Amino acid sequence: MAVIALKCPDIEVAVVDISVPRITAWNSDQLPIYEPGLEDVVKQCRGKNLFFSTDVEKHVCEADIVFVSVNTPTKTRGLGAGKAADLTYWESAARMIADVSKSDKIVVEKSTVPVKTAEAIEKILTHNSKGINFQILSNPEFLAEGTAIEDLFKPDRVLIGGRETPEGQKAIKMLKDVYAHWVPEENIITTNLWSAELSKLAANAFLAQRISSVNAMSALCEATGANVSEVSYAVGKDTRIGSKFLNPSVGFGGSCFQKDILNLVYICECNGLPEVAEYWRQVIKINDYQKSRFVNRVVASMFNTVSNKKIAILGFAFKKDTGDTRETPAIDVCKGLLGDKARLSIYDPQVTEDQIQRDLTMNKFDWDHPLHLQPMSPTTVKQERC
Ligand SMILES: NC(=O)c1ccc[n+]([C@@H]2O[C@H](COP(=O)([O-])OP(=O)(O)OC[C@H]3O[C@@H](n4cnc5c(N)ncnc54)[C@H](O)[C@@H]3O)[C@@H](O)[C@H]2O)c1
Ligand SMILES: O=c1ccn([C@@H]2O[C@H](COP(=O)(O)OP(=O)(O)O[C@H]3O[C@H](CO)[C@@H](O)[C@H](O)[C@H]3O)[C@@H](O)[C@H]2O)c(=O)[nH]1
Repeated sequence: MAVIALKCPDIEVAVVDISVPRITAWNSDQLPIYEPGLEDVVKQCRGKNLFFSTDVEKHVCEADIVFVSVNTPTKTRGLGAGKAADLTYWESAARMIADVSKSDKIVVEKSTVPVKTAEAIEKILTHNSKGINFQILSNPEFLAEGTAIEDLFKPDRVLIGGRETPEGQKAIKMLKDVYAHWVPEENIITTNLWSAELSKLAANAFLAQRISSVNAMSALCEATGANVSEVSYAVGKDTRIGSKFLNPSVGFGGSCFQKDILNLVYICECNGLPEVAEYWRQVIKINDYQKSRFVNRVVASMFNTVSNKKIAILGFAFKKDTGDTRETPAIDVCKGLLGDKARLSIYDPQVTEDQIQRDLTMNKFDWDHPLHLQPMSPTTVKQERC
């Protein structure tokens, strides 16, 4: 939203959130997340055409376009627990929009949602709509953490899905005009709603699949004496395959890949496609295997026990240039080593000690709960204390 404000000075952007500490931080000198280049963008627009507020209802009521980017974590209980997306936050946002709106609005799905979510949202919005016209668009976000600003400035593509009706097409055009301020027209793709919703899940599944493929290959390399970096380089040189996202690792982490693939698996199951579900589930299984394989190798290399041995862990976030620890493989690795009674010294320039302690005592899937919103980086905390 800050990038929209920067690139479209003629548009007023109000970012609203029910979390008071988050909005307070957005309005302060210490932003609630660390992201290279973000501070610069916010400082250029804040107070001019970019505002942060907890007055959700007022700003939604006044808006012509409402982007909904609420969290859609994996369900922890009930039907589909451990796989399906929890749409509680989305549903409550949609009900609030329906309640407070007094004029026609375009409601944009920015969150990653299951395919066909727009149908349910449409029902909520149009039920008791007081004659108000709501157009739902799907405009999934493809930025990666750590390179968010770069990705938003120069997106490979912007995807907009809408209804194939004259009103739907008009709404698509309005959103397209926003992005056209800085994105070349040929990079703005328009589709129907379901294609846009599904493309986001598909893109994440394809990206994660590449990592699991190279990580699976790394196990075979270790068993045979081949070098996985050399294999990955040689394979990626084939232009049909390409070199990106072929870095072997301890396993992928982050708040998106696992959550979105589990969601895809659940959708396949619900559509009576168990073989397809199993195919994608394997991407997660290899990821879990890679993390435990790594712990086993560390333990095996130290005479089969790390009990009382001091081990330094450098880096705890799920990737560099972020303080985000959601689903970081470091949690599984540390828990595995702690299970064998290792003594760990953990350091990450962007993650606080408190956050690391919390992560190592929390249950899986709890990361996305609003109570455990992303921590401030130690740099931020230090600046705050001064
Ligand atoms: N993090 C990423 O890099 C990324 C990239 C692409 C897509 N996504 C998708 O975007 C969505 C959000 O992800 P996130 O990482 O920003 O999640 P997050 O949990 O960090 O942020 C969600 C915010 O929504 C707020 N919220 C919840 N209900 C609300 C309501 N009714 N009204 C107003 N605010 C409300 C929460 O307080 C929270 O601050 C998810 O669907 C995710 O899959 C995230
Ligand atoms: O070759 C690679 C590339 C990445 N990773 C790991 O994969 C994870 C995810 O990295 P990345 O995809 O760069 O970050 P995310 O912020 O999770 O971004 C992904 O998830 C977002 C949320 O849906 C999407 O918007 C992005 O397009 C998609 O890249 C990290 O643990 C990386 O270390 C590897 O192990 N090997």
